[in-house]
Parts: sequence; structure tokens; C-alpha cells
Amino acid sequence: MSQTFPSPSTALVEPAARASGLTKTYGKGETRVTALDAVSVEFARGRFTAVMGPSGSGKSTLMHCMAGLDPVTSGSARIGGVELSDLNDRQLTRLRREKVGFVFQGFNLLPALTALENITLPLRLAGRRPDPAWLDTVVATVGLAGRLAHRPTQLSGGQQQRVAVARALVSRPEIVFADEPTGNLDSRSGAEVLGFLRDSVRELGQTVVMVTHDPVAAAHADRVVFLADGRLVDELHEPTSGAVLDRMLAFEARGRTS
Ligand SMILES: Nc1ncnc2c1ncn2[C@@H]1O[C@H](COP(=O)(O)OP(=O)(O)OP(=O)(O)O)[C@@H](O)[C@H]1O
Repeated sequence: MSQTFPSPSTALVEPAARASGLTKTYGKGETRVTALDAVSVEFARGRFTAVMGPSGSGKSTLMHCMAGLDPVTSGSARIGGVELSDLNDRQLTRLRREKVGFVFQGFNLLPALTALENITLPLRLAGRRPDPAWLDTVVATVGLAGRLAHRPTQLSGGQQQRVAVARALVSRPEIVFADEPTGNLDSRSGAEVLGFLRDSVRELGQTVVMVTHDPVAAAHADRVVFLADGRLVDELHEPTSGAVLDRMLAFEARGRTS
């Protein structure tokens, strides 16, 4: 007997985040810089996307605008169905707290707090209690079960970044933005952190967008989008580090001849 399924609702197909014609300029007059030039991109739910491009191509600006950390000049940035430019500062702070997880290159942990207290801090700030079962799942996913009472100085760089990843995941955000999360790590710790980010997508259904310079890091993603001069110029699905490197070299060669 054939079974019929309801067609997916708009909520199900809505990307976790979307930019449409997103333009961002800094400065005025002669010092004006167009950091993003009408970028349109969607980040699908439950996928791991890497954002790559040469230095100054707009990667961090795209992340900051899409995470509501920096206002757009024109065009649209949405998280879920929410248009960020419709929100005032208080609403933006709340949206970031409730719907966005961040992982930065410098870990950004509070030194006086234990690993567990760092992980649960965003929830506490939002006046929420951690769901114990989910907290256990997140802690197990990033392999921190034996380290929860340690303070950041008692942890290696890789372990500190795992705390930061757990902190980003524990509120089940709509999307996690990671800016060069392996930039301060040796290659082994970096590979572990990338593995945990990928597990958070494959096993926990998280959506992750990661800015990186590193083709090996980008190869952990499901998809790589490439920026050059503030424009989205290419993308790769199921990338290998070799294919990512080839594209990067091609952009750089094109940049030198244009
Ligand atoms: N606050 C700012 N004021 C003025 N110009 C800025 C500002 N932030 C970024 N820019 C400019 O916008 C452009 C894009 O910068 P952005 O930091 O997004 O690039 P990126 O790809 O992340 O670079 P990198 O890989 O070096 O971190 C650059 O030309 C940069 O100089």
C-alpha cells in the first residue's frame, strides 16, 4: 500500500539563514569600502557550510552581518524567517542569544568559570535552565565529560575550543557561526574540533557556517562557498581539500591578471 506524506511546510524548507542582495559598505567618500557587494546566499538547515576567499574578500563581514553583529547597508539578512534589519538593538541581542551560537578563533571563555559554567553561561544569561539530557549529549559529542570542573587555564587549546563548541550548541541555536575556529590550534586539535563541528551537524542536526582560510578545514564541510572582492563567486559540494585548494589557486591567478 502506498503511503502519502504531506508536502513539506514552508517552515521545513526555510533555510536557517539567508542573505539577499546583501551589500555592506564601510566609511564615506574617498575612504568608502564595499566589503560585500549584493551577496545572495542561503545556508540550509542541518548542513555544514564553509566560507572561503582571499584576505579582505568579505568573509568576516558576511558572518557579522548574517549573525546580527553588524548592520547591513542594503539588502536583506535573515535568520530563520526573521529579517534582522526589522529588529531594534534589544531584539537583536535577544535573537543572538536565543538563535545564534558563536565559536571564535580566540575561544572567548571566561577564565574564572569552570568548563561546565562556561558552557551553560549563555543559557543562564537568557534566564533558561539547561536541559540535562541535551547537556549530556553535547558534552559527550565534544568529548569533555572528564573535564567539566576544570577552568580554561587547566585545559589545552583544543579542549578550550571544545568548551566553546559545546557552549555554542547547548542552547540548540538555529545556526552556529564559527570564525576561523581552528586558527589557534595545532593540526591534531584542529582536526578534532572540526570533527566535533561535523558531528554536531550529522548527529545532532545542527546548522554550522564556518569562515576559514584552510582548505583542509573546509573539506570537513558539506559545501564551500567562495567570496572574492565582496562577491559570491563559486561553490563546491562535498569538497575535498585538493578541490578547494585548486579553486583558491584559480581565484588568486585570476585576481593577479584582472
Ligand atoms: N570596520 C571596518 N571599517 C572599514 N573597513 C572595513 C571594516 N571591516 C572590514 N573592512 C574592509 O572590508 C573588506 C572586507 O573585510 P573582511 O574582514 O570581511 O574580509 P575577510 O575576508 O574576512 O578578510 P581576512 O581573511 O583577512 O580576515 C576589507 O577591505 C576590509 O578592509
